[in-house]
Amino acid sequence: MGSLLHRSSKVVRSRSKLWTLLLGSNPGEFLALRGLCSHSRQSTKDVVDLSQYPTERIRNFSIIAHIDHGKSTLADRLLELTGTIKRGKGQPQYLDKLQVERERGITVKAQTATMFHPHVLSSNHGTNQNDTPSFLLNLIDTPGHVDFSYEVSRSLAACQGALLVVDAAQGVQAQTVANFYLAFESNLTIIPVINKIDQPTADPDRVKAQLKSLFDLDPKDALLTSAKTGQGLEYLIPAVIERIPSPPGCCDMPLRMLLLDAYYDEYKGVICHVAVVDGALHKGDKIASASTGQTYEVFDVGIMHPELTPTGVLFTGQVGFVVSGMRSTKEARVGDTLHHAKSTVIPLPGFKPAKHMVFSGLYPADGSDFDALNHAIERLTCNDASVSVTKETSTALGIGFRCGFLGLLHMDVFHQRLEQEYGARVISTIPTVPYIFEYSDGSKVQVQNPATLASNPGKRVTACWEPSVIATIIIPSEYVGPVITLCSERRGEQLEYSFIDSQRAFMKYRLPLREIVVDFYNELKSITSGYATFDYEDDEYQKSDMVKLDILLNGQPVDAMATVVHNLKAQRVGRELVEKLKKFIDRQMFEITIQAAIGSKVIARETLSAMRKNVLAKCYGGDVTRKKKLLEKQKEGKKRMKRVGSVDIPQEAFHELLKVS
Ligand SMILES: Nc1nc2c(ncn2[C@@H]2O[C@H](COP(=O)(O)OP(=O)(O)OP(=O)(O)O)[C@@H](O)[C@H]2O)c(=O)[nH]1
Repeated sequence: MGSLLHRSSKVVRSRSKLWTLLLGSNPGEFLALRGLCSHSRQSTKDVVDLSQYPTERIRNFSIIAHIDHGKSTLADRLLELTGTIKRGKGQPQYLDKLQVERERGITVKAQTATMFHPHVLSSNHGTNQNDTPSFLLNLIDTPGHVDFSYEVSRSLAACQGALLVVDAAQGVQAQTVANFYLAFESNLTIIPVINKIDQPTADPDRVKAQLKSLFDLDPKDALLTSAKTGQGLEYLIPAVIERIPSPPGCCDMPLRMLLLDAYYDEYKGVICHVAVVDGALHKGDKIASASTGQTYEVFDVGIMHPELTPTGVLFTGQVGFVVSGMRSTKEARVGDTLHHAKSTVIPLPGFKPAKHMVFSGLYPADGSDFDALNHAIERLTCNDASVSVTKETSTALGIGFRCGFLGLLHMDVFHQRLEQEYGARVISTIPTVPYIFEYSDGSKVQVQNPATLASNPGKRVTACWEPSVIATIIIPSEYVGPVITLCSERRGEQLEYSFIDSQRAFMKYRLPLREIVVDFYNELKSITSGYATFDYEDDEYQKSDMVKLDILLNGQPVDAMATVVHNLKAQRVGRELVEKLKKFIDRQMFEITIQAAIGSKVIARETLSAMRKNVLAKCYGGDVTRKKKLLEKQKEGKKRMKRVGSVDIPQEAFHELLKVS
């Protein structure tokens, strides 16, 4: 498995939220800091003097893991262990804050916590020390999903070490592999943590062997923990302090800060979370963004405890917040370098603008709700600048928005938050990926909305390129056959196939992004009884034979249902789409033809015969109230319909189409 170590893993996309908490374990500091929390105007300089923490006494580390292996729970336990939070049983995780995170049990945002911990370095044991020095530890809890791997990479750039958490029963999974390489390529010291050892099926020795064979990690270095029972947790912080190097920055150099995240606060405006790499930042300084050149005045600077706690200064190696005059989080680009406006610095490496991999049209379920949806999207993007939003008009759905997302989960979470936090009722169109089409006149365009593909009269499509990914799949050996079948159905090209141990196989595939956007993960899970784990990273665009597939109702194309598919799959997809639509569209007073077509060629067709009876015909005898009631009911039903030409399409039809691949 040595070859894995040389794998070039490209760090891709994403940005999200990062909340910093400042928490203490040194009793004096902690109590003082608690006081500060309730009297936030009091200067922290009186309480915690950040200048007491030179880089030698700072450790910046992340926790990385496959989804559900316990990193947020472990982070919580560290906060408790250091006396930072006190919490009763059954309470939600401290670091997972969004409703969607709690419901789905996933971390969407990364968050950091600064802790203080007394410790005597083993190299200093035996020397004459009067008191135990306190260390400042910045812990970053990163999201566990592939969509946010850019954020993970930026978090890791602010760290010198990482706890690689692996479930003692499940062992190494796809994201463990991906996260290991992110950390490995960032030259981080990796501390393997085998968690959940309390489970009856835990097999730490097997996991140790996997860590050795896959990543060449020494089994002796692994810590065994249970974030649930607390077993083994006492060794974590000493290991962090002893094994992870201090941040390398230089306090005499001009200021360079890595922008880790930003969020919008109603009262303070944009709040950036930063890691100071070199130099120091003071309140009142003028700073500039290396990526945009924009300058800002620092109105406030400090740490979080857990709310904003001003300190007036941040030194090299420290993590904190900055309030400057940024008007929107769009100005705060994750991975950007902030520096003093007057100095010229070399920007920190690794910055990438957000890359949108999945696009979908969002329309109000009821046309009259456009303003409400507009408002909800505006509010939500205030705190998630990584979503791109442009207005678009569909003949079928009216005025709506084309939104670009970092990935599928990101899109899902955005939809869910629109509904949960803003009560928006939304129709979304089939998600699409950004294709590049070449026309007969030699021009190339990126197509984010399949419907726009037709708007080039006189031009012929001569070539198409589609984005692809390199997928890592880990499965129990008995599922290898079905997974290979699934991947080839999805136009995958096998790149690697080996065994991690006697029970589990590791596969690497190049797959078109389009093929995993639509229901791939669900299908993978279902054919492997939930055991498969999957992760992917961006790969190059690949030339491909893609065509636009139109859906026509009574001969009229429904722009919101247009999709781009591979030529070889067009027939099957077209058939499935028309069959689904036939099932979901109610019979109406006239016959409806449902067709799938490529250009002028119809490739699938269904007919929905006309309904004979009118509901009102049942209301004989002039019962006005009954008639009225029925009409009201019909009207209410109509609200949930979209009228295309003369055909009413229920919302569910749009939802169902999302699942056809
Ligand atoms: N038995 C047992 N369960 C644990 C342990 N640690 C965490 N869990 C449980 O495992 C589940 C997942 O834990 P999380 O901490 O949310 O996992 P995570 O890795 O942060 O997940 P994401 O935020 O989705 O990346 C939760 O139900 C935890 O209560 C442990 O040591 N033993």
